[in-house]
Amino acid sequence: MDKFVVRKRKNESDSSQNNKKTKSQSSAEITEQKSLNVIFLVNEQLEWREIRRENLNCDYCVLFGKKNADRILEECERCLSYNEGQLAKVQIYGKWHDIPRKQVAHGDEGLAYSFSNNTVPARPWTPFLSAIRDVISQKTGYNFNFVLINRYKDGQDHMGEHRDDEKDLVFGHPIASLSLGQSRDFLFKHADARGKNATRSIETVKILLEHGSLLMMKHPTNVFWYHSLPQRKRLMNVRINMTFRMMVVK
Ligand SMILES: O=C(O)CCC(=O)C(=O)O
Ligand SMILES: [Fe+2]
Repeated sequence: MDKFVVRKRKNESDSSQNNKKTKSQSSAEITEQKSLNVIFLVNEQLEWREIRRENLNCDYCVLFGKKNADRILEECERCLSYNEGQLAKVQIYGKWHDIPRKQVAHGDEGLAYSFSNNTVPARPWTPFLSAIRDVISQKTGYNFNFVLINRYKDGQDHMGEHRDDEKDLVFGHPIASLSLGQSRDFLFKHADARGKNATRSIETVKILLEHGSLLMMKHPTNVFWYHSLPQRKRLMNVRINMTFRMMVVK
């Protein structure tokens, strides 16, 4: 089941390039998920970087050091499966397209996720996913009842500009975004500064999402800013992203 043991252990180093501050952790927590023999070593003193702009409110840290992030990524590749067929399509201007990545959702019973005229039902939590969710809840103080998982096989796979502002999301609740594998740029564009009809000039915010990192997207970011994961054609490695969310229970 979801039982885990938390012990103190010597810290491991991590490979953050994004954080300007140096790491000074002396210890870390181990969360041992016994049934799957997966061990999560979480950096104990997380170095949160605050990313603030007009109505943009995000916090970033490296949650899992490299060894543990590698292990979690391996476990994802071993045990996750993704939606296929109609559940892997989006409708754009009336035409159905395959999404340019793989996707699956897990969550509490009865929850589903709607986007671009598609509704993706949540599969049940697995012990592995609920252990990750619980570590993130412990570290952030927020609960989540749903996770959307996106797998980008390489730099060709991407996600277009959007806001996570669906009605099924509990308004104001943060979204916790865990990244594993290939580091990728993540862009925020202010709604008033997008495309031809831009009414203001506001600089795009670019964040490198590293292996093992956690980005907390907090209110009101998703009201005012669009985000995307653009193509980076020269990147060859897999990236998996999990966005932990709180959905409205009907
Ligand atoms: O892969 C990412 O970092 C983006 C994920 C995202 O924006 C989403 O799932 O809504
Ligand atoms: Fe999103």
